[in-house]
Amino acid sequence: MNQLLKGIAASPGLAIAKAFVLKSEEYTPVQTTVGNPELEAERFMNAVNQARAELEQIRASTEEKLGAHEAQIFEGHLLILEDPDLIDVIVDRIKTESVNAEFALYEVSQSFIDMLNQMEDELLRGRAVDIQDVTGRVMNRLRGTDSGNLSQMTEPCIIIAEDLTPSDTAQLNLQAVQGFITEIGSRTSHSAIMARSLDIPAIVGAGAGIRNIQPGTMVVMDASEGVIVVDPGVDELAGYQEKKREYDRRKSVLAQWVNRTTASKDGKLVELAANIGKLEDVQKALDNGAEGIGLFRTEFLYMGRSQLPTEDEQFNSYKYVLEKMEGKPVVIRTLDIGGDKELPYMDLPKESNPFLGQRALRLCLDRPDLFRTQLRALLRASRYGNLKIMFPMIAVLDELLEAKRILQEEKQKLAAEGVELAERIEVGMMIEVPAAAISAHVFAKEVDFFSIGTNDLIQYTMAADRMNETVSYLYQPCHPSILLLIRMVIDAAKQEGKWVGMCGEMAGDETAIPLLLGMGLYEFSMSAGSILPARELIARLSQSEWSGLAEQALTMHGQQEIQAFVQNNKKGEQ
Ligand SMILES: C=C(OP(=O)(O)O)C(=O)O
Ligand SMILES: [Mg+2]
Repeated sequence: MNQLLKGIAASPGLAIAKAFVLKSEEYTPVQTTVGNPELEAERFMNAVNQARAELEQIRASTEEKLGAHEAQIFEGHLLILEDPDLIDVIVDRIKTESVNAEFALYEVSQSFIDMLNQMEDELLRGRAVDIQDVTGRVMNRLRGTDSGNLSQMTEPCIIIAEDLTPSDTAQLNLQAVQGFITEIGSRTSHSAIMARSLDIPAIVGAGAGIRNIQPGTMVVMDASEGVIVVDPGVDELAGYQEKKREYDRRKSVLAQWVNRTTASKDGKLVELAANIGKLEDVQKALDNGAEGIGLFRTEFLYMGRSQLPTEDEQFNSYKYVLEKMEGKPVVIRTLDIGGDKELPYMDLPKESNPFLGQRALRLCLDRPDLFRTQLRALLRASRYGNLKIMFPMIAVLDELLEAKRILQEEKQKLAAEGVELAERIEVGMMIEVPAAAISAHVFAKEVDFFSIGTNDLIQYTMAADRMNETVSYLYQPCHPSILLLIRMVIDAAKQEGKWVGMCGEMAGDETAIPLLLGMGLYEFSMSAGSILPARELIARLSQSEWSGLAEQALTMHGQQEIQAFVQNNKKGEQ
């Protein structure tokens, strides 16, 4: 029966294949009394050892396929099998109560899972999923049931499941599995993250509707849109097959651009960098040919947990990113909390206008303890790569000078402690407040670089909340007022011999790119998926021609006129 379902687009792509329905088996063991508890405990430990061997194998193959960081989750799984609070307690119950191993395993692990599931902290709830995954594996070994069928699939299929555990996802036979759809989950669930790393289409959180999908039914998943078509009609199927061919063709054309430098048709070199928020994003940035990280939004290290990250935790994260980028530039932005990004555990006072309130650097200057911890972690990590430190939300010069003074103090303290630092660390600021754009000539003397944050610059220039749908018509990147501010910033930096980047969404906007290139922007930082299309586009554009065209655009009256002007002139560059 033809049916249309929607879910959360978790990993892009388009797949068409027969459904492979993975039934999650509910199994509650019954309690039995065993005659030889010692032998039963031994049977249990054998199952634990077999599960350990399986996990070792999954860990090794994940490391080979995706890298050490992605494999870390299985190190956590292996540790669960070493945990005396779990394993020893189960053995103890088998021995003292003479119960069967399945029952003891179920009882003890379930009490942990129930307890963790009640926690507020998302991370702890995530740990419940890990325990379920690992103990389920031991249970399979005890019962002689097989969880390995995921790696044994041979026919092309789309997996339909209630949820996929990380180890399920790691075991997928990618020769056969074209994509997966789950009933529950979010974009940030582990299986979604792994799907993006594995580059297979995934739709999660599709709801109970997918339970009706019968094994073997033809399914189309347009994972870029989160759309699922079950049992499509002939014409519909043909339409999607055509769309898939186009998608695959475009993907293979773009893949040729991964290892190229970014240059315009007339040889002007620019840099295409990636915006990241989590450590997992670094691999994706590299896979998409990023020449650097133009914005690491460090606030994500502070979110989804119950307390501030320590200096060492932060140091490890920064070191990881710097090492992974192997000397390519990495711009790390200091904490930008406030506005729409909250940290419940900090108990910050409620503001009636949070986007205009104590946000980002304003908060850091008010809470130097917080700020200094982050700066120390950054400075300590600096020797592992090409670090550039960036301050967000600066409006007036005094803020920048104070931030630089604190940074200098921490540098001196660390040097006095004998900590080795990079010889040179560039210091820059975001231009996202109109006052800073207008005073760029003043700031340019005090920084090594600017990065224009258009997401905020547009909302503050237009007085239109970036989160508010009803005023989204005012959110106009190509409005002359925004373009004029951008040009002022670029010109002011050039006067002082400093470089300018952009890390707002506008940097990846294919209508804005020709104008930005023409105005002399050097670094374009965007979500990883936009890099290759941008590189291909820039290679078709002449920087010198677009310099003149951008001048013309700046004399126009509105965004629509400018967009039409760009489209017309882009056509000539095909
Ligand atoms: C990149 C920016 O910062 P964020 O989106 O994190 O506010 C911006 O404002 O353009
Ligand atoms: Mg911003």
